[in-house]
Amino acid sequence: MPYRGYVRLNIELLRGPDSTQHLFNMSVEYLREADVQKCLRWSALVPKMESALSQLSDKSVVQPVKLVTPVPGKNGVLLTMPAYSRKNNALGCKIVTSFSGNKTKGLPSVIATVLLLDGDTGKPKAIMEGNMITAWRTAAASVAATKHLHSGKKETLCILGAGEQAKSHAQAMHDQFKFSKIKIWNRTPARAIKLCEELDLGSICTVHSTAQDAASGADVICTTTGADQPILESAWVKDGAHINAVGANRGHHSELSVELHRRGAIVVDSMETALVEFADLIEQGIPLWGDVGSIINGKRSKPGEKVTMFYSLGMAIEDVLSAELIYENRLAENKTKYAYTVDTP
Ligand SMILES: NC(=O)C1=CN([C@@H]2O[C@H](COP(=O)(O)OP(=O)(O)OC[C@H]3O[C@@H](n4cnc5c(N)ncnc54)[C@H](O)[C@@H]3O)[C@@H](O)[C@H]2O)C=CC1
Ligand SMILES: O=C(O)C1=NCCCC1
Repeated sequence: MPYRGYVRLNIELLRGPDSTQHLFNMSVEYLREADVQKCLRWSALVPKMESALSQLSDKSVVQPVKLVTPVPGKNGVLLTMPAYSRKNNALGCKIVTSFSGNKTKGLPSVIATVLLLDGDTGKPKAIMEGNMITAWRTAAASVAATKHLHSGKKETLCILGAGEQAKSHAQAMHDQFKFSKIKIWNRTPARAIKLCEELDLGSICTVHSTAQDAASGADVICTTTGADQPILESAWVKDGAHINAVGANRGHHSELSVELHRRGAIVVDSMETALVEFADLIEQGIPLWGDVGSIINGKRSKPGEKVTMFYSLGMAIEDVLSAELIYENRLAENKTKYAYTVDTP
């Protein structure tokens, strides 16, 4: 009878001196961005994000509002984002920094690390470089929101910004909805041109010199900038359009004009987080419609307003469920790769 087995590769990171090794009897897999990316597929990630948003809405997730540690004088912020899903028994924490001056140093402005833990014991399972996770899970959540909030045409997509989120949003939206036009605007046009080239979608993708030009006529608009002042005005947005507002300048969500906020339905990923992060909007009397998870899980119908806005505040549970998916895919991949057959007499 052939015997089939598999070998799991581990990098032992937490190894103590020999005498105390039993105290550190843990092996943790360290995944670099390239390993992470290999395990990511939009078709698998979008349903995971639908599940994350639905679990947030029905409160089956334990997720404290993210802890924000400003780094004074450096234009930076450190966010600590833990979460636990009862449904998936998935536990973890993302540590992410956002330093707006990093681009001049050749570094990404957002740098993330995700720690995935065993839901039964708290033992670390994997440490993952988290920039791909952040880019992909945010875009997948926007796809999920677009699917549930926008039943209209999905022909013209507008992307404001040309950084990491702009790229993942253009890729995810095109992969899932097959837009026939993608209009990009960025403060620095050269970066928009570069993004267009990287997307490699031929004449579908066009670069625009003003945000107004890029946004006008668009069915879906994704704002993905570090802007701390509005970059999208109500008059540029047609009736029936859907907006995914992703940019967060040091926790302050300010890419959309006040008039736009007043015109449409504001739908969020988490009401608990929104009540903290949107205190200023609420003070101005701008109402929040509720969370997208309540539509995904069938408890509410989508808002009737002509313009819908999904505010992506960034959820730790999205990171944890993505990391769990990557970990499972990785195990399955290793199982196949290292499966061997031993002939027994
Ligand atoms: N909602 C969420 O879950 C997440 C939100 N973010 C936020 O999304 C935004 C983009 O993140 P990344 O793509 O990783 O950053 P990035 O640094 O790669 O790209 C930033 C983009 O914003 C543009 N930009 C910066 N300042 C601007 C201004 N004042 N006016 C107009 N455009 C400006 C830049 O030209 C660039 O295109 C950031 O605000 C970040 O904090 C990032 C990760 C997750
Ligand atoms: O959820 C995240 O991850 C982030 N949210 C806002 C700022 C950068 C990272």
